[in-house]
Amino acid sequence: MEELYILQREVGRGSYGVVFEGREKGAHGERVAIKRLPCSSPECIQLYLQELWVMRTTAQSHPNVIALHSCLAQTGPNTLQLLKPGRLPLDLVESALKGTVPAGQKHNTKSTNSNLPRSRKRPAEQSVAEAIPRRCSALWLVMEYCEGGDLNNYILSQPPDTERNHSVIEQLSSAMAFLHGLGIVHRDLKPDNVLVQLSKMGPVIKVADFGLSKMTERLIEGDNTRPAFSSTCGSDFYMAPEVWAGRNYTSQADIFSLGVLFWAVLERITFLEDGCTHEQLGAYFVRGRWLTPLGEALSQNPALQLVIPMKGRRAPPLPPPPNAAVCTLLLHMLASDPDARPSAHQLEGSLRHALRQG
Ligand SMILES: Nc1ncnc2c1ncn2[C@@H]1O[C@H](COP(=O)(O)OP(=O)(O)OP(=O)(O)O)[C@@H](O)[C@H]1O
Repeated sequence: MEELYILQREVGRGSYGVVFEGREKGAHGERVAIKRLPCSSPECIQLYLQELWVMRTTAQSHPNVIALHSCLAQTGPNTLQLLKPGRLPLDLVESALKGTVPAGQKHNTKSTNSNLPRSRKRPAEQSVAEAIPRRCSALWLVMEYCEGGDLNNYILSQPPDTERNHSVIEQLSSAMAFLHGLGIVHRDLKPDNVLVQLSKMGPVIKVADFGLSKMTERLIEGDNTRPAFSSTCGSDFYMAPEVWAGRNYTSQADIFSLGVLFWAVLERITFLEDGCTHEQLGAYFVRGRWLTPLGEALSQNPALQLVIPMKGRRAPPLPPPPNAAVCTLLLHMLASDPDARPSAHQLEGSLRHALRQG
């Protein structure tokens, strides 16, 4: 690590690993975020490999999708090996496929892959061992740094600003069209997974955290036969009705999550999760004193009429309500029927058009 990057400070911790701020070595070394992911169970290894796979696919080719600079495999207490593009640590792939963690994986052992002394290895074995890192105890993902934090922190730490909100949602719709165009379904879109870089021109939005994402065949525009998934995943307030209902769902579940996010950003709608002290962006349905996630409410009653802009219950400062064209588009994105929602590609055009309606 120290040959390539300098670790500077811890930025935060997620459910799986720790994120550090760092810098590339050299006089003009770029600021980077370095995420250390310990490989302690087959389940988490599978998530890391999915994340790595997607980040390698998107590489650095869209301004609103987080860019991966490199990935390193930790093969000893102080040994990191740069993974070549397209290469994965074989033992991690085995772990994810077999559902087991090889003995010794949970510890940073100094042992090599075989009990044989190096000199007794057959040449072919040796070359494979050198080409593919063995006994990988952690993956280190090096990506672009987002000094603005996540979308919750960014939006809620500043006074409402309609122009900025419009820019945020346009960038998100552009990222979604790009990802779905590549056949990537995110499956966990929410403000915590959207990071922000600060530039003189305003915020630059970066869709991140691809641990739950799935790669499918490229989605062809106009072809409604989208690959379907069944495992329930996502975050309560952002999950689509079909995911709540435990039915098969497609990439259109991402459009619903994006609809919740857009509505919350545009109207600055927030909620407090049990046990949390900080507000989070997210739209919901109000039942008496209870807030029900939109997807849950719609899964119970698909005919439920959402009211956009939202009425009452919110404290200032508030941005002005979205225009009628934007409200109609939000209602389409939040339709109970996934096929009634616009595709990511349609959304990009419709949003641009609706925002221009003044
Ligand atoms: N590229 C980045 N630049 C700046 N900060 C980052 C970057 N990536 C992650 N972070 C911050 O590091 C912290 C941990 O992020 P991480 O992605 O590991 O977990 P999370 O998304 O918060 O939680 P979980 O993984 O449980 O969903 C968060 O505060 C996140 O905003």
